[in-house]
Amino acid sequence: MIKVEHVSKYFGNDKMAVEDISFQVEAGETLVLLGTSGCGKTTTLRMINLLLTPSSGNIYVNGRNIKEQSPEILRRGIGYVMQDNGLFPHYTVAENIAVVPRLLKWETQRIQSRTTTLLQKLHLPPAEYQQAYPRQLSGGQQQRVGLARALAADPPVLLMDEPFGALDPVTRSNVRKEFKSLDELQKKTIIMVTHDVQEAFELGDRICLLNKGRIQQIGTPAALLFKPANDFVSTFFGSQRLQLELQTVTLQDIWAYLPVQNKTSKTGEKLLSASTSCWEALEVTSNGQPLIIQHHQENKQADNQLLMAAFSQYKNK
Ligand SMILES: Nc1ncnc2c1ncn2[C@@H]1O[C@H](COP(=O)(O)OP(=O)(O)OP(=O)(O)O)[C@@H](O)[C@H]1O
Repeated sequence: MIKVEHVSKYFGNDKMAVEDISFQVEAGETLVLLGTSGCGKTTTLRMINLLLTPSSGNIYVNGRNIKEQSPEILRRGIGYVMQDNGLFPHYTVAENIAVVPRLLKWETQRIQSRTTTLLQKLHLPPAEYQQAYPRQLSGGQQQRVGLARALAADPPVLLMDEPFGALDPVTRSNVRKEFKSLDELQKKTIIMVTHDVQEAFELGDRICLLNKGRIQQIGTPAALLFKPANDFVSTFFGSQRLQLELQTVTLQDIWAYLPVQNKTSKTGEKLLSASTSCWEALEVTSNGQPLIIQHHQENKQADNQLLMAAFSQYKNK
């Protein structure tokens, strides 16, 4: 769906922002560009919708080299969500959402109906919000409108630049969960920029970790944790590593190391599916509550200690 081939970007003659990066994002996949400030994430993202022109290399969207398309036409198929939401302050919420559909000359009724649908899905009751101006909304609400605007014409591709960056940690975590469960996003091909490791692990099917304009590793969250490509990757997660590992490894992964339980759950025991992460399971057992896990008609039992012991065995296998 998106193919980036040996792309470099220099500002002026010698300011290297991105050097020889290549990656591919499949249809329906979410790739997160992760890295510390200045590593080239935003530059990479902005080259894909031609807000910046690569100094060398090629980018293909849906099989077509973007060089061969006009930026305006290209961008109609690519939604773009900015960190500061980029809403027009003198447009109402409804007018902001209608920007691309108007460019596409949709009929008024179709625009209205699409706006209403999106506002409902994003938990902004249309009667209350469609005539409001951005300044009358909270940061989280503005960010939702920014997303609604990017989704309005149902583009197959979505580029998101630190979409939750301006929000406080609690709002950030809530809006992130909402984004994750939004049906409109399920089939989109998404490239998202963040410097927040938690966010990258929560939302990315794969993560592309950058440093100083170069790709260090691209892979699933589990691959970056358990099969780091180099020292930079293995030290990048620092003190967050254990939590990330527990969030990434599921009860199914540690199944072989848990004791069998030949009974169904009884009162006081929580029943979890094997796709639950070890982290979520520990949240249950940390208050002393044992749990039963179900997988392929087999039950296993676990408490805090059993979970951690099985996790250690899995890691050392
Ligand atoms: N217009 C520009 N002119 C000159 N240098 C630039 C320009 N835009 C970005 N750079 C430089 O290119 C490098 C990569 O910047 P970029 O914004 O892509 O990084 P980033 O990883 O997105 O950082 P942040 O997380 O802080 O947004 C940085 O060193 C930056 O200073």
